[in-house]
Amino acid sequence: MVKAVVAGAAGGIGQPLSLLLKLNPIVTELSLYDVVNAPGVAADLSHIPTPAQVSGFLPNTGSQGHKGPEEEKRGAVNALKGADIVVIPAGVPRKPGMTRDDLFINAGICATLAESIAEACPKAFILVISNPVNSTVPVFAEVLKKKGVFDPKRLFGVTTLDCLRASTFVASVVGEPTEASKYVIPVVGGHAGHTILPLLSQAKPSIPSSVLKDKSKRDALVHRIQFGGDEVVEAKAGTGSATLSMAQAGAEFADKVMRAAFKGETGLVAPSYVNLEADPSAAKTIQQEIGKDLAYFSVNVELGKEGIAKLNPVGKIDETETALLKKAVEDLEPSINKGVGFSPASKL
Ligand SMILES: NC(=O)c1ccc[n+]([C@@H]2O[C@H](COP(=O)([O-])OP(=O)(O)OC[C@H]3O[C@@H](n4cnc5c(N)ncnc54)[C@H](O)[C@@H]3O)[C@@H](O)[C@H]2O)c1
Ligand SMILES: O=C(O)C[C@H](O)C(=O)O
Repeated sequence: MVKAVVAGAAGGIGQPLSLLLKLNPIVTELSLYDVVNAPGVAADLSHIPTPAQVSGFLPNTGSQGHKGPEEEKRGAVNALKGADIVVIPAGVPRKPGMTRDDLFINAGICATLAESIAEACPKAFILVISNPVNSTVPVFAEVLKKKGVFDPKRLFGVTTLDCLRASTFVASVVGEPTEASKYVIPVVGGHAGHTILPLLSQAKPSIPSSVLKDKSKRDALVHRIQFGGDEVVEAKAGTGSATLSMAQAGAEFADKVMRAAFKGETGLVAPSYVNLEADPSAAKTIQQEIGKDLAYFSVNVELGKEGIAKLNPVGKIDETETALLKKAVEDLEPSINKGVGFSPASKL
């Protein structure tokens, strides 16, 4: 039995992500939480004949049909109770002209959700989508630490959308747009602008040297992967950011985490933005590679029964990537510090 929770389930990402999790046969219980409309989304999804039993929760109510004084106050905790995996797309998205850092207003939402998780499901795998991921993941970690339940092996910043974009854009540049899914490109660093570092030299299958050695083609490709989010923000013209591609990315990553943890599948590897303490010996190697003792970085993660089984080093990178890595580390450090230093208004 696997209980999955989506926090922010009524939103642009939350709804299609909840649909994709409802379609995932590993999930037997799907609990949807949002400050608006979660019971409506739950009622809708509940008519699909797949194993997951769906319920929806608001902050001031329990599950639909089970309202009571205690549940009035404890919607989030009720939604989260006993969860095995919590996927979090709660919070405000960007509008044109904003950076992800401008979304630091989401830190408070994240801290409150982290408190509820600490109480309701401290062992759950936590997949953070809410931006700015470079800071919100440290916010989650700090709250969980204060509550004495932090396990770095179970906390993931979801960076899968950067990998999906890398596959799609690389396939397009090499003239194989219909073959996008065959390109696997590790994307390391973080999830914002220059912190997004696609390792094109490690692509599988490899990218032809006619692209890799052509500076303008390569720079344009890297730029498109780093700033792909802006394309969607601008195209949506003030109505939000990537939702459907993000839902697919979140569902893909959640599926891998669940297959490794609950189905015992081995060999599942995916990049994710994590606290490097998840694998202390690998942390030292990674910090040496990146030239800085950052506590958080996105690397290829080997998934297992307990979440993170192993962190893979960045590995061999070329000269272009070495320069990009320097910039990524420079930009990442203040975002991490901002998340670590965040003080929630509420008393923890
Ligand atoms: N990690 C990534 O790659 C990635 C990709 C796309 C978007 N995002 C981020 O995901 C977040 C959500 O984006 P969206 O387009 O779905 O936004 P949205 O506004 O459509 O949906 C957000 C949902 O969160 C809910 N919410 C607000 N406060 C909440 C709380 N305290 N508890 C529970 N739910 C709450 C809202 O009611 C809303 O339904 C944004 O921060 C966005 O920047 C991240
Ligand atoms: O660009 C955004 O603000 C949303 C998300 O982080 C993305 O990469 O699409």
